[in-house]
Amino acid sequence: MANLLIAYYSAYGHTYQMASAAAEGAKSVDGMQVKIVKIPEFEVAKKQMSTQEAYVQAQEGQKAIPEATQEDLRWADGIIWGIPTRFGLMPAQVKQFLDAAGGLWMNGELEGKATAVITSSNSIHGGQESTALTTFVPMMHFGMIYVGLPYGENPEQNTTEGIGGTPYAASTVAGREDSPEEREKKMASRLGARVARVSKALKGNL
Ligand SMILES: Cc1cc2nc3c(=O)[nH]c(=O)nc-3n(C[C@H](O)[C@H](O)[C@H](O)COP(=O)(O)O)c2cc1C
Repeated sequence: MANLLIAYYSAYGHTYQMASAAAEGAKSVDGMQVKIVKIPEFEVAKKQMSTQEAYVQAQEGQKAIPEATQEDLRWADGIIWGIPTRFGLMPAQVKQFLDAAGGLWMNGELEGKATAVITSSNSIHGGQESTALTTFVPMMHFGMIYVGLPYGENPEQNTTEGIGGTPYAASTVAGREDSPEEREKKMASRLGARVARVSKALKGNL
């Protein structure tokens, strides 16, 4: 038995849908307990965005998802982060949540746990890879084992079409009207299953 946490932030719902697809994939692995949680929104952002219908609707759709806590990170044997791109990097909301986990870092409590990233950007070249690769940095500080999205399991990413999917993260191009589309969700689901398998294999062995 192993525990997989999917912790995401999603202003407009795309990352949430990808995180949900990853949860489905993870649940397909025997003996996994899977929990999906949202990284808390800033009060100031709630106020600023309250006039944006797309934001308000997307938040309504995530109302039932519990907010992520430090205790969730302790509980997890593996963690998938859902992180939309902001200026090619993670949003401040996610950075703040990671900063607040400084105590866990200091005590080495995340060391040896599997981790992976799901991301989303409006445009194809808007920063999917840079968001994943820069998130790799704090994951190394935490001592986590970064899990990628190999081509062998994800032939969909070997394409010249404007869809997500990189070796570093499952992803969606949110600027497309049909985002996330089936191939993107399939890749997120496979990443969920892969991190679940790695979490199980690592548990108690590092
Ligand atoms: C402040 C801000 C900065 C953004 N920066 C980028 C960017 O650098 N590249 C890009 O393609 N999209 C950018 N976007 C678009 C977001 O990546 C997009 O809204 C997000 O992926 C949608 O995911 P969500 O529905 O889960 O919030 C930005 C959006 C905001 C609000």
